[in-house]
Amino acid sequence: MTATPAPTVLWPAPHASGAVDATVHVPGSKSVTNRALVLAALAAEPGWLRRPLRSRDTLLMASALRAMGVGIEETVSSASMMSSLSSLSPRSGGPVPPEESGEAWRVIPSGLHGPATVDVGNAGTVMRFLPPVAALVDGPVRFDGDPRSYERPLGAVIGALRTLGARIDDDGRSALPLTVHGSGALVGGPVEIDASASSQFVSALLLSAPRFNHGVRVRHIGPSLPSMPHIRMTVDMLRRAGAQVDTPESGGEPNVWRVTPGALLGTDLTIEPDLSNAQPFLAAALVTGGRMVIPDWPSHTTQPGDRLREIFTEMGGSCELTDQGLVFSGSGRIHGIDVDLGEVGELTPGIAAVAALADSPSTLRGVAHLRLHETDRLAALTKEINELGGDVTETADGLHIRPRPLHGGTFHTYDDHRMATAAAVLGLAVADVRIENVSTTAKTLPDFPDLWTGMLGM
Ligand SMILES: O=C(O)C1=C[C@@H](OP(=O)(O)O)[C@@H](O)[C@H](O)C1
Ligand SMILES: C=C(OP(=O)(O)O)C(=O)O
Repeated sequence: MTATPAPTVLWPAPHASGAVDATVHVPGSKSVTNRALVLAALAAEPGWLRRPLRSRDTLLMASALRAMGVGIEETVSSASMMSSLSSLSPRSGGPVPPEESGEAWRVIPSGLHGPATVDVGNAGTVMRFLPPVAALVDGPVRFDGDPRSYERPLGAVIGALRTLGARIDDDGRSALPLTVHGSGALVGGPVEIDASASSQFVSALLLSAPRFNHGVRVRHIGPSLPSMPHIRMTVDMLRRAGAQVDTPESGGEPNVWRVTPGALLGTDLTIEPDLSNAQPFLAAALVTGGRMVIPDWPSHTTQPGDRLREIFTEMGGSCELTDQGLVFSGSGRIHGIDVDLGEVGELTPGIAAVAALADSPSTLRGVAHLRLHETDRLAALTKEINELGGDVTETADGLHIRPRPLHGGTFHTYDDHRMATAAAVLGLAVADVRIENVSTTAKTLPDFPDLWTGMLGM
């Protein structure tokens, strides 16, 4: 029997009646939360994550670590009220009910053991960061996920782990689904990988490496390496947990990262707001000529979203870091931009949306690897903006965007959270934009529809 397809749910994107003037508390960073979970799970003592992001990607990470034997407890409202995270399941859509919104997670490492099953969903961080952890598990760990996860590149991680001593059964696919047959330890040592498809390959090998017998020496041998800030984030968080890491930036060889074996400390870490998820809210100020305050914007950070201060300033806004947070103002004008986004690829959908509303054309470069993200983002942005009357063409490594008067219509999101938030930005300026499956934002920002309508005072 064929299953009846689920009806398409369309969300009428709110149209802005005037300049936005709001303060939005953006939830924690996906990238920091999932690194913190992995490092805490591998530590020699318990640790804390405060203000973690609770979204599909981070709950999948937490569930996976629990399945391998790690204790993760949540404080609901005070340190004395603990509840086991096992009762909280990651969702594929919909907001997390407020009664489940915790403030801190305590991570209690233990001997990692299988058998275990890991659902990676469509989380790049889960599908790349956890196979190295599974190699340290005593027993088999089965990895599976959403259909799109089978298409996302993983071969470099699988190949590297085999070189480092792991046994992996992938039926020759070099992709998901697969089983890592952990033996409780991994030899480690030198390995070469081509990480031009994703920086997460490098981050994955570095994060678990303090626990490999010989640590790791990763040499990237590909033509380019995207998302360098995310690799810096990995290195920075490893060092905060006590690991010794040598990098090209600290005087090491170009394209080589080395992690020395050693015990990781249990840390007490407050997770920064997700600056890439601040993007649609800043864009709202830019598009409506309004003002947006994002509290707790860090003065120093490895998050790529920090580049928005510069990019959105070039596109017509102005910003200031104050005691209240980042104060960002639109001028009423939006300018096109010619920019290489290779370091900050995850910002591309939101920048493309703003660029489609600008007073001059834009060229977004350096992001060919976005074809392998949640969806083929270059194709999806081109098709969906053009269906609203836009004029976008794909290039070999990005997009040309020539602004045109846009009209309403259905904006398909392809299970991609950043397609949905980009569509919401367009909807502020274009009447009758309907967003398909806005609940896909639950991947990293479950409260998005409420935050968005709240921002507009609805
Ligand atoms: O390590 C991380 O947390 C991430 C790295 C980047 O991946 P790619 O290097 O695959 O673009 C980024 O796009 C993704 O959203 C998060
Ligand atoms: C590319 C992204 O996610 P992932 O961690 O699944 O790679 C993203 O969030 O834009």
